[in-house]
Amino acid sequence: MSASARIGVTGLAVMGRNLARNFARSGFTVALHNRTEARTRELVEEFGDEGDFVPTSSPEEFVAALERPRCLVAMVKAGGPTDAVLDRFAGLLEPGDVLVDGGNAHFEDTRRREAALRERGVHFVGTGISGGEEGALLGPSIMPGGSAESYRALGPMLEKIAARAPDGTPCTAHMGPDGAGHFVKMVHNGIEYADMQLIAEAYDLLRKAAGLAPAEIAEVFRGWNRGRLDSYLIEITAEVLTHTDADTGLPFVDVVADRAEQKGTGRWTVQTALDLGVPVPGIAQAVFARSQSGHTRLRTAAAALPGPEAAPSGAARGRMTDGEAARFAEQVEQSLYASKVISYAQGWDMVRAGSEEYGWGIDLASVAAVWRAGCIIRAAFLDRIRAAFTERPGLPTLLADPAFARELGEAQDDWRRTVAAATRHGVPVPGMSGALAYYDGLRAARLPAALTQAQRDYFGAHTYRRTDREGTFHTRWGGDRAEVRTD
Ligand SMILES: NC(=O)C1=CN([C@@H]2O[C@H](COP(=O)(O)OP(=O)(O)OC[C@H]3O[C@@H](n4cnc5c(N)ncnc54)[C@H](OP(=O)(O)O)[C@@H]3O)[C@@H](O)[C@H]2O)C=CC1
Ligand SMILES: O=C(CO)[C@H](O)[C@H](O)COP(=O)(O)O
Repeated sequence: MSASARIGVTGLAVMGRNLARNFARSGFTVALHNRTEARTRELVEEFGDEGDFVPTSSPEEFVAALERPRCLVAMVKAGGPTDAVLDRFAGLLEPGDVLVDGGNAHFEDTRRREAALRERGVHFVGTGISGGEEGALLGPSIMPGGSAESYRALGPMLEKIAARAPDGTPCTAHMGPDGAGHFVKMVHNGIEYADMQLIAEAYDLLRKAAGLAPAEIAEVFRGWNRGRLDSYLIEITAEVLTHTDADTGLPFVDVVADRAEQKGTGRWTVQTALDLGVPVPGIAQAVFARSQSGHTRLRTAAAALPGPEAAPSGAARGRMTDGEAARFAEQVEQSLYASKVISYAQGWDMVRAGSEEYGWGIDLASVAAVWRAGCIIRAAFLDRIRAAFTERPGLPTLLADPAFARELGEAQDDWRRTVAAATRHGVPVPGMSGALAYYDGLRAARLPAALTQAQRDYFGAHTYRRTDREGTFHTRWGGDRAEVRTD
């Protein structure tokens, strides 16, 4: 077979198939490969007229179909399957070739794979790709890592197939070396979890505390989507809430089992945050909320516990009047927006910490820029985050940006009222209340951490620092209670 394809895609399931079509529609000749050949045939039969495809039936044939330097993208199941596929293809590549893993790999795996392939002169590019099935076809947000040299070969193609931000800029950029791309994608997914949890809490409040029906809540979300909460996740929430189950005639949301699943990227974000020492409670609350929802044993055992005024669990308490509901919805909007800003701030702290730890040099403004379109968390306010980090690259936290700080200050009264109302009604809002606690914890002049330190010194002689002078100290708690200096 003569080498005629500019790019190749192996792994032609939901994502790979549409990514291959996107490359072809953008004018690139695309070599195709999939472990199960039927998928390759189906793609060509259904969409062969969309562009130039070179179907192949073995890894050798696939690699032979690629122009040099070869650029191939693997879009296969993360974990073991990715290792198997990369091992298989790496043996067929030559120095200068570019092997892209577009799946949701753990960034530590990507670092390991990149180092191994670098030894052989092959560029390994761990790339985050977000946008789901539709985004892969119409323009995803793409977060490549790997060497700068690999981006020179790959970047122009990625820029062609990526989503476009409202200002026309392609939603892709080189994030940094080795695992930077997959790290950024992991944090994207962590923020996605937090966003979804907050939206779910807003829905739950409007349903159970205000007594609104799903279709009415959809209208509230549509209104929010015309304002500062304008985002893909708010938009699809309204769509989901207006959908009726064909079998039962019930709101679709009422027939879906209330156990949220997860493939693992949110959990990775939290595990990594713990290792890096970055507080990301918004993401952690979202991961735990999913896990709690699926804990049938615990939920069954606790189902009979009394709620406020012994209301039946989950029952709405009657509908608010239209005026009350409208005012309550405004409060919830403030709370949702403020909590969202908090979880995005935590996401950026995480990117900064990862970048510093691994020496990636990730441009924080660029992360916001590539998330403005194509990805699941795309939202109007990402352009403001981009602007904030462009103006002040060293911004210590998004909360220090004057515009966001002002909005949080303006939101806080309604935010507190919302969390109080949730508590009164027995509606769990771990995301919103956790975000408020984070806000109060950061702005507090004094934290009870002082007491924690004293306790640690009491039971374990772990020492403490003082507010009034340098050094580390221990109090002889079991003896004369005199203070001694320990450094
Ligand atoms: N679905 C989504 O919305 C998103 C997915 N991703 C990531 O993109 C990647 C692809 O996702 P998706 O398209 O959903 O597909 P899946 O994660 O379901 O993976 C299916 C693909 O992997 C191949 N595969 C599985 N095991 C092996 C193996 N041992 N050897 C060779 N090939 C194997 C399958 O081949 P075969 O047909 O032979 O079974 C098929 O092509 C994943 O890493 C996922 O995390 C990223 C963003 C969004
Ligand atoms: O990567 C994605 C989007 O960017 C996927 O949608 C994400 O993996 C979904 O994760 P989970 O199944 O854990 O909810």
